[in-house]
Amino acid sequence: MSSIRCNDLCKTFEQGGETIVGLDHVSLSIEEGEFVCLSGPSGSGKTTLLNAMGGLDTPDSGRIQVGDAVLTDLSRGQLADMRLQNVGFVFQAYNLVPVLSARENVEFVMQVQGVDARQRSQRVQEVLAEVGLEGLESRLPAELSGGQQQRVAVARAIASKPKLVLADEPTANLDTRSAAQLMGLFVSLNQRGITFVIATHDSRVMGYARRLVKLQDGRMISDEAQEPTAMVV
Ligand SMILES: Nc1ncnc2c1ncn2[C@@H]1O[C@H](COP(=O)(O)OP(=O)(O)OP(=O)(O)O)[C@@H](O)[C@H]1O
Repeated sequence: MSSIRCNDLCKTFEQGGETIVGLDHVSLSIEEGEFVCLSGPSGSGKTTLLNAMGGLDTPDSGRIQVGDAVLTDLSRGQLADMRLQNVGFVFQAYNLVPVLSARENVEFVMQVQGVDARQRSQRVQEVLAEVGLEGLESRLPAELSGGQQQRVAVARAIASKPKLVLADEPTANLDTRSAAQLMGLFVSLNQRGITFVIATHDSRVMGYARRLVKLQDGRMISDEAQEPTAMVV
């Protein structure tokens, strides 16, 4: 379940008596296994589209289907379940719990997902090793570099083996080396079948994408396949 079908999505926000356009008749299909970047200037609608695809927010009109689930037909509770089981989110700000270790940050989410204790501890170990954090499991977020914290966030996002990862400006707080390492991790996870959709205005990130979708003022202004230009380190 990871193909995404967005049909004619519209979304506006009211702020201070003004109507702001978030999405303006956006239609987009993403197939399972793709590696897509949503790009565009600040305020162009990248986050709004990503949040709609992940069921974090609902459009005013239009239809979104992720796999077999028509998100626009689901209740809030059903959307929360769908997110928890099927979608991994990675955000700019890592969003780790500061008083929990790397291990506990990942385990906490798996507990909410209903994974039993024995499976949890095995999977946590496995997934932290997968993102290159072996030996750092007991560290608190403040004892890790930005790049390492973001990798904990990736471990948390992929712990439940989602088929789809949505990332919003994942490299915004990372130096060039950590950004490249993170993108290398994304590429290797993508090669193992996880679909990636990444909202970014970071050209370092766009170089890894096989498809670049550009937004402006809430509208999709281009959608092009490309050969990745960035090297995986
Ligand atoms: N909750 C909100 N309330 C009011 N306006 C909002 C809200 N969320 C988004 N907007 C507006 O909708 C438009 C699209 O915002 P969005 O965050 O999707 O853009 P973006 O391309 O992700 O920008 P950035 O690169 O700065 O994150 C912007 O004009 C933004 O100010």
